[in-house]
Amino acid sequence: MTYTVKEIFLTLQGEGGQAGRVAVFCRFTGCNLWSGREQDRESAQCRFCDTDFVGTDGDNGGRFTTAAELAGAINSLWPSPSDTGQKLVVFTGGEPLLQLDAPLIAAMHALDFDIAVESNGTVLAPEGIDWLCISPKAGTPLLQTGGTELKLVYPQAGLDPADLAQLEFRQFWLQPMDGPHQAQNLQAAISYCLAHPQWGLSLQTHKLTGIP
Ligand SMILES: C[S@@+](CC[C@H](N)C(=O)[O-])C[C@H]1O[C@@H](n2cnc3c(N)ncnc32)[C@H](O)[C@@H]1O
Ligand SMILES: Nc1nc2[nH]cc(C(=O)O)c2c(=O)[nH]1
Ligand code: SF4
Ligand SMILES: [Mg+2]
Repeated sequence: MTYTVKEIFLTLQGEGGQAGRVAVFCRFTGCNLWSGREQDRESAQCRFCDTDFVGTDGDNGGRFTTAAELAGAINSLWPSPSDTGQKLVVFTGGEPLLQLDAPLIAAMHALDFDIAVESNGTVLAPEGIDWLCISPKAGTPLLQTGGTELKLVYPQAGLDPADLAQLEFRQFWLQPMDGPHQAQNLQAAISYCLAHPQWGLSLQTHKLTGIP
């Protein structure tokens, strides 16, 4: 199949339980919860998105007609010498599970990459993902109810962390919602974690440090 990619870049994972790790990010184009157009934001199922996932015009973006071609583009960004450090790719978007498939998973593993995914949980994940981060969105069907980490953007009206705390994840994170109320959201997330120690605080450290 053809993969449509907004951008591919080397950075540090900014969020969740792998924050600080070097990773190649592959951001797929498109999402099932928002068109990505500002005029559609208020009528979208997910209205707080902080990301441009429209088109193929970002760094190293484009259309890739085979898994091998996309895997090669990702691998080319891993720093050489590649014999030091476990290679890591983070598939995100947009919604990466609309495009990530078995051939691409196999191609990345063949190049010795660990595969991490950032997903909204409305699409079932394929086999073979090494680190699955699910970030549920209020009012949408959560189909993927297990994984490595659950990262809840907080607060979201209609989505209480207590209703997610029994799901099959190894780590539970609250990530303050960025936007006009970021400072209040940060304080609310800290307060919730202090009272409910199953939850930890995930800061978007790439925004704090000014890296992509
Ligand atoms: C842009 S999304 C792409 C992956 C997938 N569509 C998802 O929602 O999980 C990447 C991560 O950023 C989070 N995110 C998006 N907008 C945010 C915001 N305004 N504040 C904090 N986190 C946000 C998402 O919840 C998700 O964990
Ligand atoms: N550095 C960095 N870390 C991230 N973790 C999740 C991101 C995403 O947009 O999915 C992201 C991102 O865009 N940049
Ligand atoms: S589901 Fe993810 S990519 Fe889609 S609009 Fe929401 S935060 Fe953005
Ligand atoms: Mg981001």
